[in-house]
Amino acid sequence: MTTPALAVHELSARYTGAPRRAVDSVDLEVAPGEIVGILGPTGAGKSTLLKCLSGVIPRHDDEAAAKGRIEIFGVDLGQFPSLAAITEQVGLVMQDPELQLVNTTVREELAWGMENRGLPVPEIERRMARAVELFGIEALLDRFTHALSGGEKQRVVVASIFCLSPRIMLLDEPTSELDPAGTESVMNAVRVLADEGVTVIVVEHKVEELAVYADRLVVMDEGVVRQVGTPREVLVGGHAPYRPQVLEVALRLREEGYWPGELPLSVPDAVRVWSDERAKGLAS
Ligand SMILES: Nc1ncnc2c1ncn2[C@@H]1O[C@H](COP(=O)(O)OP(=O)(O)OP(=O)(O)O)[C@@H](O)[C@H]1O
Repeated sequence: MTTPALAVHELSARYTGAPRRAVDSVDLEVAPGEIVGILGPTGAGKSTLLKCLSGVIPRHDDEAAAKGRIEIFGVDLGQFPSLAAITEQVGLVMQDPELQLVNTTVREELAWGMENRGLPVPEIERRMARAVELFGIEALLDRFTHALSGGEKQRVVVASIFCLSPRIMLLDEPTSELDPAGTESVMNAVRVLADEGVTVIVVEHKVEELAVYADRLVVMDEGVVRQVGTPREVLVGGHAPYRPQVLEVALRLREEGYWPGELPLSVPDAVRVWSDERAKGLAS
């Protein structure tokens, strides 16, 4: 059996003085190259879970304590000698891009992490060129990071983490400030990365995007994992409260083979293609 990219067992985390656990007895396994979407209301514990998985909690956050087991490709997180060693495997894109932009220009920002790792210049340039293409940020390269829009900042942060080539990427609402085209571009990039073997865990409120891109969804509430399954199992089955008509269309297209062959495929595109096909009598 393949070693999971990530194996979580009985993981709990509680902030100092909090009345309840922010993450409560979570069990989860994620395969290499899988895209797992995490859904759930505000305060469900999604960000805290990502912080635990990236090693920020418990080892580097005095306000929180976590217990349980986290394995990265079979290695217990506690065995990593430092947070830096964890970041070689796991890249975290936090909810607020401001927290992760530390350089003056976008070009410097992309190069910074790689320079700190001592990568040779040709390799830095190769990875930077790939990131620029994948995330469509060519026009931003010489811009000042402080003058970027919220959505541009988000793209630059995701691209800069991508440059570090982590085997697992944890993305906390990476498209919250992006318009539909920007969202599409980031999610397409995520799919490309997953196809190349990168494991992606993405917290996202844009459920219809997750329906198309994620292999599995995890629904959290009050720190607890309430449901894990394919997008169809989670979103369309049972009593899921998540806009079922649009999701039906997106999921159906994916199942009928329009995905993943035809990039890019947004949900509006999905609805259009499906109606066109329907009009031609090709879909019932
Ligand atoms: N630094 C902190 N100190 C104390 N409590 C915190 C801290 N960060 C989060 N919490 C609490 O932990 C719980 C889980 O928060 P978390 O940010 O993980 O939720 P979330 O699902 O990511 O929410 P959102 O969708 O709003 O980002 C919430 O009750 C929150 O108030």
